[in-house]
Amino acid sequence: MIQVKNLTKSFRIPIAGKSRWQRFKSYVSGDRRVKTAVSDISFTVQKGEFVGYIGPNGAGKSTTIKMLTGILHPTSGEVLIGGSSPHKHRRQVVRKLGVVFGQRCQLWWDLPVRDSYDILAEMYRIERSIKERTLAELGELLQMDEFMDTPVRKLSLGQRMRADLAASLLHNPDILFLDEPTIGLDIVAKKSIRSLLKSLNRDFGKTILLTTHDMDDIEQLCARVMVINHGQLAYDGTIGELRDRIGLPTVMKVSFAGPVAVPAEWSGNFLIANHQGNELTIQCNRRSIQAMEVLRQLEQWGSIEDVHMEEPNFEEVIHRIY
Ligand SMILES: Nc1ncnc2c1ncn2[C@@H]1O[C@H](COP(=O)(O)OP(=O)(O)OP(=O)(O)O)[C@@H](O)[C@H]1O
Repeated sequence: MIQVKNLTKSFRIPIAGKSRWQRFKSYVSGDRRVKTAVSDISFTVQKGEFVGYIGPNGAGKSTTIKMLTGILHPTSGEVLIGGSSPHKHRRQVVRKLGVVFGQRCQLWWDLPVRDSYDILAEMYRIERSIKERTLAELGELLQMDEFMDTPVRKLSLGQRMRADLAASLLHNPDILFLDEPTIGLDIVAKKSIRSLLKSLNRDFGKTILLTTHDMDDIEQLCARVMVINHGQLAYDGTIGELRDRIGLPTVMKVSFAGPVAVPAEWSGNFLIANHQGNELTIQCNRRSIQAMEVLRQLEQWGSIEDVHMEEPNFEEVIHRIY
């Protein structure tokens, strides 16, 4: 559905001198240096996937999305959306895509929400009856009835994001590119946007590529994650595999029915991080030992009453690869 092959984008930017005079001279002389924002990236996204595209500030995420949507031309490499190039067949591809840039509203600021949809429907040449039906469905799904006649500038951020999502869905695209759709939202609004995105993927079969700095978005929504760093693809796989690869320890808090007979000098392949009363805190790396093996060992030291497992914090895992 989305095929990206050896995609590269370089910008020619003025050489940044130390003084204002140097910068001015470089600006007028046309001296430039090459900044490679995206470097030789390849990946494929299948129909119905929900993929997180993450990386630190300036890593090249937005530049990639702009190339996928045909806004920017690649310096080299190829993008195919449903077999067509967004650069050579822009109109054809645009009909398959819905795009939300969380930091930029695509609706008309002073117009009531409904009027923006009328304009967009004209632009996409959507028949009146189909537009009305789609809007009724989206209104219900995104709970927009209460603000359909309110000017966009008067909407709360959460309402604005829902209205923006509806705008990206009006022409019923198969693919959604979402760049920071939960940015700046409070916890309640974030939760509501996440459950909408989940439903769009699961119930309506939309293929979604999501860019975000919120690791909870990624953990709760994306089966697959791609990490971009300094313009290069640093990881492409599941969150579980990523955790395993980084190798941060899983923490197990184990309560015993009575005293625990821990050997005086324990040097097995898990660590006893804390021993207090009838409780042990264990750190183990699941690449080298399975949780069941740890428990079998612990059973020899006392009668286990309760076990609580904590997987490594995903935010921390990500920091390790950045
Ligand atoms: N039009 C442009 N001209 C020159 N350099 C650019 C341009 N657009 C992006 N860049 C540079 O390319 C690099 C990647 O930028 P990009 O916006 O893709 O990063 P990002 O991962 O989306 O970052 P963020 O998370 O901060 O939005 C940055 O160093 C940026 O300064």
